Amino acid sequence: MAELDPALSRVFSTVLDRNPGEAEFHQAVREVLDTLNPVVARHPEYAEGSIIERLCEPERQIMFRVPWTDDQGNVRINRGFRVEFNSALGPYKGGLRFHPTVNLGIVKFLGFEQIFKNALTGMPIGGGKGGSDFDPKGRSDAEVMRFCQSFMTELYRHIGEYTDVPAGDIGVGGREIGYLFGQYKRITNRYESGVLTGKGIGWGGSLVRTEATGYGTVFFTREMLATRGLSLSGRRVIVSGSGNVAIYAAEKAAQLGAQVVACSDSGGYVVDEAGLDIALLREIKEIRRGRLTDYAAERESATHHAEGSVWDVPAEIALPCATQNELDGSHAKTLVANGVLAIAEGANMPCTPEAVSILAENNVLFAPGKAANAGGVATSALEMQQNASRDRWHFDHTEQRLDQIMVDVHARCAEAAETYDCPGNYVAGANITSFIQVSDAMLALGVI
Ligand SMILES: NC(=O)C1=CN([C@@H]2O[C@H](COP(=O)(O)OP(=O)(O)OC[C@H]3O[C@@H](n4cnc5c(N)ncnc54)[C@H](O)[C@@H]3O)[C@@H](O)[C@H]2O)C=CC1
Ligand SMILES: O=C(O)CCC(=O)C(=O)O
Repeated sequence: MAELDPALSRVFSTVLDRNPGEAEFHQAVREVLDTLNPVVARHPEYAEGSIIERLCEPERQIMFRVPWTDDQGNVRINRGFRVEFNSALGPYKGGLRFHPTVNLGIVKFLGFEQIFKNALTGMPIGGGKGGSDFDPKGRSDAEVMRFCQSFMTELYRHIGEYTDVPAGDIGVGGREIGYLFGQYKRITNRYESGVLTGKGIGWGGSLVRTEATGYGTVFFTREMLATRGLSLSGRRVIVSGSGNVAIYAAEKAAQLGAQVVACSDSGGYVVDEAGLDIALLREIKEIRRGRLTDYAAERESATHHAEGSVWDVPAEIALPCATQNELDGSHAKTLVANGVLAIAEGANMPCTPEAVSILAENNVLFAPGKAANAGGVATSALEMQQNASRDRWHFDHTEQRLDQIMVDVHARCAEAAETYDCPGNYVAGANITSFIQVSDAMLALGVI
């Protein structure tokens, strides 16, 4: 870790004091502050306006009870969250996560990251995140619907097209967004399409939103490789996770000529030397809601591994697309020993700080999540544009917009890294350029 400038150090101490026990939030804040020494040296106005301290304190944190009834008639209670972190650039925007590990600290880390990610997209969106410790895994559709209806019965009063626009994340896909949108419409008696993104194509959704986060991660990887005269073609790629982000990262990498040979879920990983069969993976994960053991059982070229880690599989490109802190220092050492060239975070903060340092020491191209996975939220903003103009764009047009956005995100990160004397450091570049953009807006809007 870098030695922090005294102004940044004071802010970090305050964050630790005010938010005890929120390890992931501390980690996310520290990772940003670690890159800001040269910025506060050049821009004393940010410290003078207490911008950094304000940025670390959410504008609003909402926590609520979510009661619902399971299929056996038992009343269950979960906890719901929405952290509206920063609205200097636009309405709060960010997904909802339904997973048993969700707590306030997790939602704050995700909401904090979202501020900078959303700024990087160049779209007018602020940062927020929400979710619940509800676990949709193993629940019937009827149970998921009742949970979503109860969740929205509280959340609806806090959101709106101009206020706060949630979307999906882990455990929240098209099915959940449908139930949430239905309940919002019912309670408010408004067909307010722009209140949620990730909607179905037939009722206000955007083509490419489903694919966007994974595709965008691969577009960013393509741009990073190009800075060293390399391409994805013929490269061995491994992906962690097998959910929304992982599936479409694998699909786009394969479309660009890579051989995607492994992916994982919470029960282990599969290796498929013939290249992952994306159609089969989608069918098992998206339709049957099955496991990777099913994939291995149905695909002759695949083997399932319940022990070890997907990061043990030799590859030139690794795309962590599951969850936070899933790739640690020892995994990074293994990847380096196996000759990895580039790592792009499809997930939010999947690499530990130690892993990031090891990759930097070994000159591995590294794209932080707030840059690499920004294509998802950017395409959500494209969905909002289509909703606002009552329009519907073709797949190719929307994908081209996404591709250009990712080219621009990459260029902005690379340029800021150059300007602040750390060429090729995408972590610093992403933090610096987005921090400056948000801070300038906050200064312009006054002390609010
Ligand atoms: N869906 C989106 O548009 C975006 C998602 N992300 C991030 O991408 C990551 C994946 O999200 P999605 O693919 O949307 O979720 P998903 O629910 O579709 O898939 C999550 C995948 O991660 C695995 N996973 C989750 N928790 C795990 C754990 N504790 N240990 C091992 N594996 C675990 C699951 O088995 C599953 O394969 C998350 O970090 C999310 O915040 C980032 C930007 C946008
Ligand atoms: O599409 C969105 O609004 C949010 C996506 C998201 O949650 C993320 O970028 O982590």
